[in-house]
Parts: sequence; structure tokens; C-alpha cells
Amino acid sequence: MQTPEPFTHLEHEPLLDHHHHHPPPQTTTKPLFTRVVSGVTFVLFFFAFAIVFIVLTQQNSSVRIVTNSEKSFVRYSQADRLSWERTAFHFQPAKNFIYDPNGPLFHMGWYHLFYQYNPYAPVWGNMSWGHSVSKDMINWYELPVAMVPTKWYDIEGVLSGSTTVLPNGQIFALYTGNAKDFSQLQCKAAPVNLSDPLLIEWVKYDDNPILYTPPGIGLMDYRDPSTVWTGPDGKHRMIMGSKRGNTGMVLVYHTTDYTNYELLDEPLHSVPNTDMWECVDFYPVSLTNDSALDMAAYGSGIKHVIKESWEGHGMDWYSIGTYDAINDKWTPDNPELDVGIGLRCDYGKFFASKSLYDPLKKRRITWGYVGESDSVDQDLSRGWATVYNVGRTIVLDRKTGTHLLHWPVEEVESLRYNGQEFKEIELEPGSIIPLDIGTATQLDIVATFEVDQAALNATSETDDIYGCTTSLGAAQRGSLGPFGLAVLADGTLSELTPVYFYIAKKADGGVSTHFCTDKLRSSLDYDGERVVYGSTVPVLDDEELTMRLLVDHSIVEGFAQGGRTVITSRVYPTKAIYEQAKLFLFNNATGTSVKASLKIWQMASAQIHQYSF
Ligand SMILES: OC[C@H]1O[C@@](CO)(OC[C@@]2(O[C@H]3O[C@H](CO)[C@@H](O)[C@H](O)[C@H]3O)O[C@H](CO)[C@@H](O)[C@@H]2O)[C@@H](O)[C@@H]1O
Repeated sequence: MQTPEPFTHLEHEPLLDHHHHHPPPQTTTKPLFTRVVSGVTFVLFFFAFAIVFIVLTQQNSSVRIVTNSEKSFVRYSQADRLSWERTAFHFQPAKNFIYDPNGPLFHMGWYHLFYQYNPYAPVWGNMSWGHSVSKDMINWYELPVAMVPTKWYDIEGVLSGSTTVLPNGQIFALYTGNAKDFSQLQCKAAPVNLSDPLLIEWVKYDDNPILYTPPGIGLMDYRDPSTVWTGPDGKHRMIMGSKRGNTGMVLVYHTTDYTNYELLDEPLHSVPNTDMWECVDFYPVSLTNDSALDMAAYGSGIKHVIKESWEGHGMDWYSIGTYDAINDKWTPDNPELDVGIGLRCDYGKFFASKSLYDPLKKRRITWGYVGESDSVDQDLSRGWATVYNVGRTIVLDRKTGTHLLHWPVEEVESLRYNGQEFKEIELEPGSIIPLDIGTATQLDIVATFEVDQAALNATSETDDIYGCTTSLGAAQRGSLGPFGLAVLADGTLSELTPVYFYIAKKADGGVSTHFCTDKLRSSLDYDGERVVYGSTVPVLDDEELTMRLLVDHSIVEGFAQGGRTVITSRVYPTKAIYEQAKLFLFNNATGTSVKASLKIWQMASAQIHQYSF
């Protein structure tokens, strides 16, 4: 580890108060001579400045130095800003638009990722199955598009679906075809050559579609077929998301040949007022260890998770419960945490996730798409839109029993370099401290925070209704929070994205801990989401407060308490980019000091290229 430079407090900079304004400069009346000299000086200075400006901009069209009386800063062109926004270690193809992850699978040493892809433009449309492969889920090769709309039953889009790898090595895909009238029909396809490790060529089944919408279900409320698995009774099953009225649900099918599917009378599960369940995912988790389970696992020591993506809301919800395979029914452990009303996979931008059981490392990994929140014009100018999270392992949080833990795959740590350690930094109430780490645009940060226990016990302030999303963000000060890190901040804090904890003492004497990301001042330019994201995070008695942040240009992934609560955000700074992006520690609480310890690594760029044949 390198020894960092000592910290310096920023003097007279605004804290995290977005109502802060610098006082206007004072004016005085000057003698005539002084005014003339000042005027001439001003004109000369102006011309000198203009010449320097022109020379600089001719030499380097991207960066222009602007000076004001106090300090110099860099103003970036629109083109530079847009090119900075491209991520360095998050999956995204070279260009155009990606959407739901589809049918991840492992075959002959390669992780395959398929995804909703528009090959022609950085907006939704022409939905096809894009295809990339990786050995480590960090470095990717982009392959030719696997399936495009060609048939009457999918001419408006080869929509989302899954792949199944059978025990005999056969592989097939199930997907939703978007027909000319936009009705959603279920289809089958298979790789042409199983001995090709890259599974380049796919062929659609001759007898498609294999399933039409059942009676009582809307023609456009029936999509995204799952991986097929075999239950303890030897029957093969497939599920799909749907809705009746406003009740979201999972339909269950049985099959004997993987081509003909029989719908069961009752859904696996349904919840009123949760609307259409898109991209449903269903998988077992172990109650005894962190080793993931294949879909077929069943019996004691196992729970089953249902995940659904709420149409039109951009939110993925999960619930933990018990699966009765004999009756094809699932029951939530806690009805208050049922599907779509309890817990979310991620409280920021993360949608349509799909998981893979990795037979190599015995783990379950999930990806969702992390959409843009700036304007479509920006997407068009950039030539790409949407990125994926770094693949996340999913395990049951056996300490709480109520939550899942979502955590970046260990392979991402291979990109770490130049680690620095900061130990027990004292943060007084109202302090903000820059961390001298050099460039701060590609980072992996692990931070722990220790709150002054005496202050916590002593505070009489209670707040039973605090919520990240309804708060004023990091500017809202309470006795015991907020404190955390401000990422992608410029030196003057005119742009910053604080990720923080906020502890609220409750009237009954307990506390609730909130984990939030404040996007209110992330960008001085357009961002369709000037919001505060977040939720509560359980903190057990023997636990410290910990967060991990992955900062990668326009995406920030935040994981609290080992991944119990996760927040992913897209941010589009205009000033806090390239070498002007800085990292700050802050404590904006009024009634407690906080001790912070951190490990911070720079992150190398992943290799994401077209595969050359
Ligand atoms: O790409 C289709 C898959 O995406 C999912 C979930 O993300 O469904 C999204 C959905 O809406 C898209 O299409 C709309 C145009 O019809 C567009 O307005 C919207 O912005 C898009 O997100 O796609 C289907 C088909 O169009 C529609 O029913 C959904 O709302 C997934 O369920 C699809 O398989």
C-alpha cells in the first residue's frame, strides 16, 4: 500500500448545502485615474487572454483553461463529456442500444451473455439477441448478433428469454416473439453447432411459435420465458411473467420434450396491485452455506427466490420463500415482503435482471441493465446507451435471513492497482475532506464508518419518517447523519454525488440506518433524475457500517453491509470528469463525529472488443 499524503481541509468551500451561495463581491467607488488604468489593463488583459484562448483551443480542441480571480478550472466540450461517459470496466457493446440481459449460459469454458440489442441505433427498436462471451465476466468479446427479427412471429422483435443447458449437453433458447400486431408469442431456437465453444450461429425452430397467449391474458402481457428445470418428481418446468387485471403473476408450464408446454391451472404465485411481472427469475438459495445451487436443488436447507421486473417502473423486486414443487406453489416467508411490495434488488437504476448458475465456481450471478437518465439526444450523440452492472453474486444473507446479498464477482478485483489505505480518519460534524488519490474516475472503494457511540446514545433527536427518497439528500442534516463519500465531485463541490449512511433514532429507542445516493447535484447539465435513491439497510449489533463503491465514469454502484442494500446510479458530470474528478469524505451530521477507514484502488480498464475470426 502507498502512504497517502496528509489530508487537507478545504477552506471556505461550501459543505453539502445546496442552498449555499457565495456572497456577491463588494463594490467601492475608485478615483478616475485608477478607473482608466484599470480599464486599459482590462482591455489588454482581455486581448492577451483571447490570444491564449485561441492558441490553446487550436492546439487542443478538447480542453480550455478558464481562469477566474481565485482559481483555475477546466471546461470540457460536449464531445469530451460524452466520450468520458463511456464506462471502462462495465459491460457495454461498442455502439448502439442494449436492454434486458437474456439467456446467460456457460459452455466449453466461456460465459455467454445474450442481450436485447438494437444493432442500428442507440434507442429501443429492432430488438435482437446481441451476443458476447467472456472467460471471466469482466473482459468480453463481442460476437455477431445471434438472432434478429426475421419471421412473422418475431418481426417486431426477438424479445427477452432464457437458455437451457440440458444434462446431455443440448442447448436451446426460449424467447418471446413480438409479432406484427405486437402480440407476444413464445418461440424456440438452438445453436447450430454445439462443438463451437462460441455458439456463433443460432437457428429458429421450424414450428414456431410454440406457445400462444392463454385465454384471459392480454396479448401483450405474456412474455420472457425462463430456463427450464427439472423438479424432484422428474417433471420439467418453465415459468413466464404475466398479469390478470392489476395482479402480477408467474405462470407455470410442464413439458416432456422441451417443445410442447402445458400451462398449469394455477400460477406459481401472484400478488395484487403489482402489475405486469416482466423477466421473472426463480432460483434456490442455500440456508447453510454460500455455495449456489443448480435450479434442480430441492428439499430442506433451501429457500427459493422469485424476482420480477415491474413493467414501466424500472424496478426489480425479490422475495424469499418456500417452493412446493409437488403443487407448483411458492409462499413468501414474510407476506409483508412479498414479491413487488417488499425488497428490491437495487434501489437505483437496475432492471430486467437475469441470473446464471455458474457450474464452474458454484455461484449464482446476476446482471441487469442500467439505463441512461440523461436525454435521448445525448444517447444519439454518444452513439450508445445503457450499460450492465458488474456481474453480482447472489447469496442468502444468513445473518438476517430476510435479505439477499448482491456482491460484485471476485474477478473484478483483478483490475485493482495502486491500492491506498486510509486509517481512522476523524470526521467532525460538518466536515468534508478531499482524499488525495489522483484520478478518481475508475475506483473500487471499501469504507467502514464508526459512529461515536456516546453521541448515538445521548441524542434526543428522533425521526421515524426519514427516507432517502423523500429527503433533501446529503444537505439534510440530522444528529447522526449523513456521512459517507462524495464521488465524482469537482474541486469546488459544484458537482458531486454523495453516497452515504443516515442513522435515524426512532421514538421507541431503536435506530434505522439508511443507505442513500444523492443525485440532486451530480450534474450541472441535463439529468432526468434529480433524485435521492436509497432505502434502509439492516445493521446487526456486532456490525460496523460498511460500504463498497465501484466508480466507473458515468456509473456508480454502491453496496452497503456486504450487499444487503444496493444502489446503482448513472451520473453525468460536466466539470467533475477526467483529472478534475475528485473524491471526498464527509460527515454532515450535527451531533456525532465519525471515524472512517478506507481502502481505495484505481481500476484498470477491461478489454471489451469485437471478436476477430
Ligand atoms: O425489449 C423487450 C423486452 O423488454 C421488456 C422489459 O424490459 O419489456 C419492455 C417492453 O417495452 C419496450 O417496448 C415499448 C414499445 O412497445 C417501449 O415503449 C418501451 O419503452 C420499451 O421498454 O417491451 C415490450 C414489447 O414492446 C413491452 O410489452 C414492454 O413494456 C421485456 O419484458 C421484453 O421482453
